[in-house]
Amino acid sequence: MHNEIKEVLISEEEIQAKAKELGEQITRDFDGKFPLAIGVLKGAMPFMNDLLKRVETHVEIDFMDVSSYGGGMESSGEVRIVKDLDTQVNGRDLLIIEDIIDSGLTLSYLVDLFKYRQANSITIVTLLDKPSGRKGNIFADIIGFEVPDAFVVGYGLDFQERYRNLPYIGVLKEEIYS
Ligand SMILES: O=P(O)(O)OC[C@H]1O[C@H](OP(=O)(O)OP(=O)(O)O)[C@H](O)[C@@H]1O
Ligand code: HPA
Ligand SMILES: [Mg+2]
Repeated sequence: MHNEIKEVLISEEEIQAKAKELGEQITRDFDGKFPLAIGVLKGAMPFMNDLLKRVETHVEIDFMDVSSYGGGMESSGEVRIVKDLDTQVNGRDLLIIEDIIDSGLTLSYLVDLFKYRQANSITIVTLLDKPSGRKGNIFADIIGFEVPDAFVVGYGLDFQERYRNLPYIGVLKEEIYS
């Protein structure tokens, strides 16, 4: 699997250090509150796990499974709910946890949905931000790393459902796509 990676963009050590730093920031930002942390499956799973271990205040955890890439490299533009939350969000302070914001369509959809459901506040944390991919006006409040205009895999991010279990973020060799 590792020999299919052309380049490591962000190492395991850099990711772990960033999870600690952002966890400490979230601890400060949500001091005295009881936020609902919402992991956006499947990609956010490893980051959510490492991040929340570094948050030293009470949080409730829930998951939303949405999909718009269908295994490919282009967003279909149509966000599909595969699994909805189990928790009511009205009046709650939400912390949406993402692995990457690319076109921003997934997050725009979720933010609109949670506003409609009358969340008290919405904070977005993403490990990766790819501003070159953006198709609308959506920004994260807390960002781990900015990535260049390349399709990245690893640490939750997949190509055709593979590579999510890499402990780092990398770029695939061209021959894997073709
Ligand atoms: O900003 P966008 O262009 O919407 O892209 C970002 C979203 O796309 C990926 O999820 P995907 O739909 O591939 O589902 P997955 O997490 O199960 O891989 C990723 O995990 C983000 O949720
Ligand atoms: O660069 C990416 N890699 C994997 N999944 C993604 N979903 C949106 N952008 C990406
Ligand atoms: Mg995907």
